[in-house]
Amino acid sequence: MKKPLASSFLQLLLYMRPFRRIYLSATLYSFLNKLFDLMPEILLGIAVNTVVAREQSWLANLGFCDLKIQLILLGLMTMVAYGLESLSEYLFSIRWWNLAQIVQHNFRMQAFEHVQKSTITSFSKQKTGNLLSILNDDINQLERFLEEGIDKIIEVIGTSIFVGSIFFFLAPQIAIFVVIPIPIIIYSTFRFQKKLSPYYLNIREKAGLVGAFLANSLLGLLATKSLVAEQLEKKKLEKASMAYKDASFNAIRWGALLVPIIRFVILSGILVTLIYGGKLTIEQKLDVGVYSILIFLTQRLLWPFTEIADIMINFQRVMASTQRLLNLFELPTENSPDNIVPIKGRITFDDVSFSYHNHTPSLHNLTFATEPGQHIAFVGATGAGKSTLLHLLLGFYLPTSGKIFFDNKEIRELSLPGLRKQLGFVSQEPFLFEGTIAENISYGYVEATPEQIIEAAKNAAAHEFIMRLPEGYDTIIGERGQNLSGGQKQRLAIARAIVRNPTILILDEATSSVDNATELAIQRSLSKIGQGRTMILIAHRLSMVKHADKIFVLKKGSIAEQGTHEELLQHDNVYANLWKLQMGETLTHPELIID
Ligand SMILES: Nc1ncnc2c1ncn2[C@@H]1O[C@H](COP(=O)(O)OP(=O)(O)OP(=O)(O)O)[C@@H](O)[C@H]1O
Repeated sequence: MKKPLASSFLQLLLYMRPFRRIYLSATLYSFLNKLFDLMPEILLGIAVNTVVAREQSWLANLGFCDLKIQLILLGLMTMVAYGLESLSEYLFSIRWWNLAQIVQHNFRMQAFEHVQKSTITSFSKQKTGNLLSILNDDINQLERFLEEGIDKIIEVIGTSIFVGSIFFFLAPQIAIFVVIPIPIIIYSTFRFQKKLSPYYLNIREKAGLVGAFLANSLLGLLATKSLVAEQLEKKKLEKASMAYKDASFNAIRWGALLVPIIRFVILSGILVTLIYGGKLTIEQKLDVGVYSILIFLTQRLLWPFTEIADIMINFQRVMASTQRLLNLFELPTENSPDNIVPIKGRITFDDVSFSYHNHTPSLHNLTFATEPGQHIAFVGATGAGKSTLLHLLLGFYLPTSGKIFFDNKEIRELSLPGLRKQLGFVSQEPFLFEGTIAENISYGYVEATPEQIIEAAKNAAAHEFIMRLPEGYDTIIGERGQNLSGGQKQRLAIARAIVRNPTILILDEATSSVDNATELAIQRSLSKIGQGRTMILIAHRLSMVKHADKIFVLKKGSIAEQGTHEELLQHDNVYANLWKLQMGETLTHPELIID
């Protein structure tokens, strides 16, 4: 969503409101610095006036008639001016730097927190690399702008005001001509920038796409190598990178045109001061000291405007970054009321249907209920909707229609983090974090004691393999657990889910990567851990679910049949045929399980 420049800037100011004392005092010191910065030029003019006019000089008129005293006074004033300029420079610099650090830190934290709280629906529409680029590059742009860019803007504004006032005070007849270029420069710069604005947004978007591609491609490096697709990936990066290069080039081509134009406009102001001011001085209508001040100050007044194009380009870039950041804050977040209600484990699906992003529905009119402590299982072909059902249960997505209840509370009324704290979930592809085995097991449940961690690992049939690792529970498992096998990762994920003693344990194909013996061990532990606890199981291997109190067979998003293992076998329907398939028996109705 595109916002005008001023609105992004205003919103940025609003976000920085808690730090307004810092940015207001930094602005004040920046302005003072620009004022003190002009003093040497004015003192030079006074020096010229002193040596030319001597006893009739301005200083003599102020009562300092002795020439030596006049020179000493000039020296002292110069020292004071430099001292004040240096002091104000120090004061504004530390304030802007301080603000830049605070803002980049706060923005990053707030943006990250917002992304964490955003709904999975809105999050899944974002590309991870693009989010990374916003959280890193765009925030860094803002940091650099506050460190350096903003002072340059103040320099242009401050110098224009101060020098303009001095000009009008000393020589209004020349001031008019020198000031005329300023609105022309500002107007043409703004016109230019308006034109350039979409180009800069385009650059940031293209940079985001490069980031998104890199993140995705590096994550899939193993797949790329195994499929010998390095050249394909290289070509894709080349395309994204070229698009970024072209976007930058387009902006630079137009942006670079502005500086030469501005220089010509500035030249006219300098020429007027030089020639017209010189004529007035020769005709003795202008003091030679004033003429000197004007010559020096014309440069000081107009020269910063050659940088205005760069400043505006930088400003434009930073506002594009700010806009991307602010757009991130508009991602809808999960509704999270504060009421953390303890649940007993009763789950009710009341006529629930769901479709992802308005696609064809993945679940149709599901109605079922479990009692606390019951173990229920969902089986069905790939794509039948089993994982989707769990995603709804975890509140990752809300039903398109119908209602889900935990005990008697509808999921929309519950605090989702509060609910999830009571659920132990093991996903199909468990994600492990950089750190030790123990840290991974207690992840999100820091209060876990070492004994609880070991107990959970034992119940997940993970203790033996952990003890065989060089550092045991302190072994670092590498990024995303890359030092572990698939089955080891699954067992750690099960330990992580059970260590927190969840009211409801949800296992989505949690043993798909372990061998039969380990599965048996896990199954035995689960029947022990599962006592008095609601358990939801999803498994393709029916041996994992046959002890469940109730098995639901999903077919194309609907419940095709339900019952216990024994009941379902008697029906000779989908389940019975799946069972026969897995037992190596002859299928009576293959058409039921093969689409
Ligand atoms: N994020 C998503 N966006 C759009 N469609 C999705 C998404 N996730 C799943 N689907 C679709 O929803 C349907 C059900 O998928 P789901 O992952 O729930 O099946 P499943 O029964 O768990 O399959 P499997 O046994 O292979 O894990 C499928 O048609 C799938 O293409």
